[in-house]
Amino acid sequence: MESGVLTGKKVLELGSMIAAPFATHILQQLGATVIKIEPPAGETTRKLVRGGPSGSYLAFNRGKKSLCLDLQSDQGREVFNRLVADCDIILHNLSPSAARKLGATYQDCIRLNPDIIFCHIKGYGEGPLAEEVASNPIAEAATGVMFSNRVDGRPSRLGPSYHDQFAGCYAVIAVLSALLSDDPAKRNIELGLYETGLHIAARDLLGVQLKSQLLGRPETEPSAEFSIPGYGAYETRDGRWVYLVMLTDDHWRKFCAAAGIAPDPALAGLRDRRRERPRVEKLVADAVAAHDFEALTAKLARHGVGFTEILSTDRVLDAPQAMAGDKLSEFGFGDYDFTTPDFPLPSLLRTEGRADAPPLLGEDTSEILRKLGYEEDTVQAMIAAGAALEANREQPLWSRPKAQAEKGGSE
Ligand SMILES: CC(C)(COP(=O)(O)OP(=O)(O)OC[C@H]1O[C@@H](n2cnc3c(N)ncnc32)[C@H](O)[C@@H]1OP(=O)(O)O)[C@@H](O)C(=O)NCCC(=O)NCCSC(=O)C(=O)O
Repeated sequence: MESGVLTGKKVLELGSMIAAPFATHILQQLGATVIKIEPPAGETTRKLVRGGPSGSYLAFNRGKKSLCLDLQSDQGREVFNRLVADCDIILHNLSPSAARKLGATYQDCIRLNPDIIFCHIKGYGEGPLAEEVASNPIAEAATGVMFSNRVDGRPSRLGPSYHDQFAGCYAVIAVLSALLSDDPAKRNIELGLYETGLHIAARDLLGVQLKSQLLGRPETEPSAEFSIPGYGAYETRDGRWVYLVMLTDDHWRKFCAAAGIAPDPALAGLRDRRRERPRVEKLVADAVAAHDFEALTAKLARHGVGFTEILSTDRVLDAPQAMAGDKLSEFGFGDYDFTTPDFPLPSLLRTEGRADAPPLLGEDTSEILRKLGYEEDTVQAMIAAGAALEANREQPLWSRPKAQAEKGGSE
């Protein structure tokens, strides 16, 4: 038996990149069956690393079924309409113009299925930009985050696509709300990356209002939490980096005791340490640099100081804390094996198929078409006409680095 609160729910995804695929990934982890409808060329993240799937594809498409369908063909559209009529939830992040062109607007979908939960993650919600496309860094740039995050003076994106992923989480909250509600209006969900970014930025947007009123100028320095002296990255003598929990006066006192810094009443309070920021930063940096990593962290642990080593991504999953409990799944894709973090609430995770791999492009095309009631010769005719595509299992997934390719082996 499958477990998970969404077991039995059928979800259609027309997703690209992260926002919609991440939302349906969470729905899948909660037990739903997700059919990912992809254009003939495949979803964008299938081709981002040496012509093949990227980490985004591998991480957020596990356990989904792939139906490769040309929605710009009449036959493809007919299949899509049947699926819409038969599913519980449709979720996509097409541009508004593509949604209209492909018959994937709310009006299109409720005509076919009056009970459907419809969720469209767009660049922008209601407003003058509602028709525009957008991406994660656009949402960062338009909501203040990027202006504050500078690398060598140049506004820079954060790195991970947090805004896409937050939008995916908000979409899941909206879908679950719709499932809990009898109100049909709750089944028409439209969410913008921009509006997602606005909500995430609320802390900084209120912080600047507070300081403008308090100080009489629009202070745009990092917020109070981020400007706490000693709350940063410091390098040990043997070239490793630590980050300390340094939020309160008690944290400071414990750190000083651990690192051998003599207590100084002039630095006891946060306001004192802020005033003396350069001195505090030097004290902390020197104390950390005077220790090898293992010696320092043993002392920090003994004195109850919160800290972590700042890890490169290739080391993260080796940590005992990551490996403890039920947090990771393993799967194979192509010739490679992967370990991936799961949705972080094990009690809500589906059990059956939890470690399923992501699908090849069109891996489930024929099976889905047959289940929809198409006869075998119709299925083959659709494939021959290019309205639907099946997986090509012979085609290598990635073009390999020359040295590896010369050693031989296939995907
Ligand atoms: C992601 C986008 C910027 C991508 O823009 P576009 O490349 O212009 O995508 P579109 O959605 O318009 O789709 C591109 C074309 O594919 C066509 N299309 C799509 N699916 C199909 C299928 N199954 N069959 C046939 N054709 C298809 C669609 O009609 C369009 O063709 P034509 O109609 O012929 O043009 C936009 O979709 C968007 O703003 N989405 C909402 C916000 C979002 O999620 N952004 C995340 C970006 S990634 C990101 O933030 C990050 O990684 O960082």
